[in-house]
Amino acid sequence: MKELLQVYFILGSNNTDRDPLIVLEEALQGGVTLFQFREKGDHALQADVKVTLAQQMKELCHRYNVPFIVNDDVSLALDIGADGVHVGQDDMSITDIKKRCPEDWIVGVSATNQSEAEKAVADGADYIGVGPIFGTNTKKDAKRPIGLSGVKQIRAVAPSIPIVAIGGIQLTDVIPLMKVGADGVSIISAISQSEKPMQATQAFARHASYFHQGM
Ligand SMILES: Cc1ncc(COP(=O)(O)OP(=O)(O)O)c(N)n1
Ligand SMILES: Cc1nc(C(=O)O)sc1CCOP(=O)(O)O
Ligand SMILES: [Mg+2]
Repeated sequence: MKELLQVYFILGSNNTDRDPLIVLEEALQGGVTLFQFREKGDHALQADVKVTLAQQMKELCHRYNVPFIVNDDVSLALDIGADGVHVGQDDMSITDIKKRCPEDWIVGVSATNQSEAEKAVADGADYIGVGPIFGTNTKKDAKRPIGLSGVKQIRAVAPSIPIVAIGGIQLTDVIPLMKVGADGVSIISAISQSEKPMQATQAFARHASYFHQGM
């Protein structure tokens, strides 16, 4: 699981001015290791159009052997045969998800502090998304940034669970984040708004794998 978190790309239709399928394919060509479909915010696609985009993105990910995760919407994930879901503190509980989902599903949960991380471990989450690390314009209801020290504190109480850091992450943050205990980084705008998503992803992948290989 830790290797899969190295470059965890998240995308919805309103994270880019371009065709999201083209942006996703360029990112996959650059070395995304895990992908999350997150269709929310102003003008988010609804109903059949959302389902169609999710299906197309899943097929694209699978062509590149990258697992496809759905944000929040457990029913959609089950309907289209996704590889897992990511839920936050206000979404469906891990216990309820585990009653409905295939055994091999990847189930991730958000954690902003030590007690949320400890609960995620106790509930059997496969990984935690820790953040926001820095300020972000991408999520309107993001909490207060926790910085590198927040990751360090969470790692201290959850020594083994795979951790992916999220929120305002840029290329130069990758190695410092991994030094304090993250196994990878989750990124929206630094890839989706890049003029060259493939090259941006390649750079993230190089930094993350450099650290995994022991510098
Ligand atoms: C990898 C990862 N980590 C955290 C989040 C945030 O989830 P949540 O708190 O439920 O907020 P929304 O994304 O649903 O707005 C995430 N999506 N992915
Ligand atoms: C989806 C999401 N979740 C966050 C959290 O803190 O849980 S921050 C965030 C947005 C990440 O986008 P960007 O890489 O553009 O900052
Ligand atoms: Mg959520």
